Amino acid sequence: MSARRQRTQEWSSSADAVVVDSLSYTYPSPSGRGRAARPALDQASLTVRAGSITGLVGVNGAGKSTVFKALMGIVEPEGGRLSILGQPPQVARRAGLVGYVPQAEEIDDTFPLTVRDVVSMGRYGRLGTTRRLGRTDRAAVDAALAQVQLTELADRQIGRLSGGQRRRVFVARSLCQEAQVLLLDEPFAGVDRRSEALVVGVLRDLVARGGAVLVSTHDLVALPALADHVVLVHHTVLAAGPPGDVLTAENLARAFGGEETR
Ligand SMILES: Nc1ncnc2c1ncn2[C@@H]1O[C@H](COP(=O)(O)OP(=O)(O)OP(=O)(O)O)[C@@H](O)[C@H]1O
Repeated sequence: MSARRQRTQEWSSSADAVVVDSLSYTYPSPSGRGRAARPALDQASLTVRAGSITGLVGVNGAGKSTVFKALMGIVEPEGGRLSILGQPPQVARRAGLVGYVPQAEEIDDTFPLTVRDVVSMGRYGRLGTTRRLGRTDRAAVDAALAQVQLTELADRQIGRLSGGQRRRVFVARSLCQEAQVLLLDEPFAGVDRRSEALVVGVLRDLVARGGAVLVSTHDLVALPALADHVVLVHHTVLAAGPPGDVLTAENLARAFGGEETR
């Protein structure tokens, strides 16, 4: 597939792209014995529609990252049902249908990889064991780098990038994977407005083609412009729907009024 076609790929699905139904998870206790006193998530349910950006919002420790980790198989849910594009998450992940941009602190930037190396990983699911990129793969990598405006930094080691540039590298990795569903955990934390606008433009382009995006953020001010739907989380889902319906004073007091939980 050419770089040109990659940019214009469309998906026709109109169903719920991601379903999280009654998800519960409690981390191991800090002592290493048993489970923590409080579940990170207790019966949390939400959906992400194809063709839309859904914002996941809540205080530090509300359980947002845990939603992503359950969808990515990093934690094993204790209860509930998850599906991505109508399939069990592990099947969708294996098929390369899901791109994940983890929180900044989970990215190991000491690894001696260049920007191009990391973005190329988005193609690995399509390659044989040699992991040798063909012409189509290289074109997809170039197109993704151009989309996040990192072409000029392609040969730089990721440890020598700013936080915002590093986030864009991981967005590009998901783009060249041609993932239909993007999961982004706080992609805008510590990112300047220009980088943020660039990434939002890329996300808008993806959902305009029928993709689906779940993105966690702390930025309530930017949220109505970013998200078509909002899910307010505090260890469970407090409210979900269009920003105007969800971001009410009452809901925000319930989600943000209490103590931070870590
Ligand atoms: N690896 C871990 N071990 C033990 N407890 C954890 C671990 N990761 C998260 N927790 C706890 O689980 C709860 C939910 O955490 P989670 O990281 O999902 O929240 P979050 O909403 O993503 O927070 P933030 O906005 O700070 O990223 C918190 O109480 C947190 O302390």
